[in-house]
Amino acid sequence: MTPVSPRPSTPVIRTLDDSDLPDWLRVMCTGFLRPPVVPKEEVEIRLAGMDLDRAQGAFDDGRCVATFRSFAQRISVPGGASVPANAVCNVTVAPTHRRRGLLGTMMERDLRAARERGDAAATLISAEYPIYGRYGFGPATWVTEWEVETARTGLSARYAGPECGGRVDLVDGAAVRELGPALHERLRTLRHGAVDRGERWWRFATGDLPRHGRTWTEPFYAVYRSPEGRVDGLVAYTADDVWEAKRPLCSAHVRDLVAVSPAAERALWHFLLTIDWITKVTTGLRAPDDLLPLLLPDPRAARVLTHADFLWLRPLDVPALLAARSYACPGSLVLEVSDPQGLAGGRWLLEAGPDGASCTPTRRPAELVLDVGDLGALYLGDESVLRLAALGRVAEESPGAAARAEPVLRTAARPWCPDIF
Ligand SMILES: CC(=O)SCCNC(=O)CCNC(=O)[C@H](O)C(C)(C)COP(=O)(O)OP(=O)(O)OC[C@H]1O[C@@H](n2cnc3c(N)ncnc32)[C@H](O)[C@@H]1OP(=O)(O)O
Repeated sequence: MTPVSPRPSTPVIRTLDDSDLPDWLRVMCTGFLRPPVVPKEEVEIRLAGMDLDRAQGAFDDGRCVATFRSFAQRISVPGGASVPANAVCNVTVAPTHRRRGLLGTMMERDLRAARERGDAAATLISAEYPIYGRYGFGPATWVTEWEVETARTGLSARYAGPECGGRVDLVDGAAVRELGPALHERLRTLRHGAVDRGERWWRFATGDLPRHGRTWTEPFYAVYRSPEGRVDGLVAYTADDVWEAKRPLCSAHVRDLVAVSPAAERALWHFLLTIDWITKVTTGLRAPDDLLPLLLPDPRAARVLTHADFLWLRPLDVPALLAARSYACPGSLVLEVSDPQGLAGGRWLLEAGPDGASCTPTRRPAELVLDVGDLGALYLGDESVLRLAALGRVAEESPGAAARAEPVLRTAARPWCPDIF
């Protein structure tokens, strides 16, 4: 064992080299309450997917006591474009070293580097709501999970094929790795808030790479092909095998359902909800405006299990972000963004239209004044300016500015990020 100094010392924060990884992963697993002994094979797998220059650790007496990592990501924005983002993950501080400012220091360093690199925003999935607002992040997407009682839906097993057109086929993991990436990229041009999935994502999702501390259960996979033969949908689900008094009481759990047309969505949900023996289907984390409940003759068959904030977004380059998205209603707005961390503040003129937008520094008087985190919540069109103004979080410097901004910034479909990272 490394000798330990009897007095508390100030941990040193630095980036990693290969040899730090076993210790670093032990602390991360401890923070996430997973088994802290990480097999060598897992260390190798992690190492192959990590940019060590973007991984930080805090070391006290040579032992790792905190972890933090970021990686390059692309996030889709309203209108179908994508912007470069700094995705933050693996944030843990050992229970022995909490509330001494370690997270704050690592976050500060990482956000500055991302700003210098030219990332438009930082993103993360927040473990707990109160952690990240102080660093300029705002909740930008929400998710809903339903549990559907199949006997109540009013769907009949017979109508799936002919009614939807196209066909549903069972496939294996190798087919998912082949067909999934292009399908998911099509989803990202249709749904804002979706982050890119690299090759490793698909390998983990199909059991081709193991995940430490989790037992792998091979899911069932099915794809939907349109009448023209295009793969427009994909679902991965598991099922349990529960019986009571000779009656099946089995549940299916959706791990991933990607569909790029309403027909594909309808066909895949119909397929899942009419599988023999399955009495309940849990949907996984969907967009809050998912079609699912309204696809059912009886929408009350779908009960909400979870409704919560999901992806948090921290603007780093306001003009690049605002110019990258589209706006359903034309309008011009002068926004003053305050940023206590000094990364993205300023006064900007947004001139927005359905075909594009410009966002430039201006000396015109501000119409709306807001904090950078609230801009993060508004950016993907999910939060309401009027709501934030009512809460006193957006200040109206020009009468009626919040009402004018509302139809400009909101989007008809809600953003959705299906992925945890
Ligand atoms: C993107 C992701 O990876 S999400 C995963 C986040 N990790 C976890 O939830 C694992 C368990 N928790 C932890 O490891 C730690 O408690 C962390 C990482 C959340 C916080 O680390 P710390 O080093 O204790 O944070 P730090 O000391 O820098 O705190 C900064 C401020 O945030 C506050 N804060 C930190 N964590 C929390 C929390 N969970 N709830 C409320 N406030 C919090 C602190 O009170 C402090 O406030 P102050 O500046 O007003 O005093």
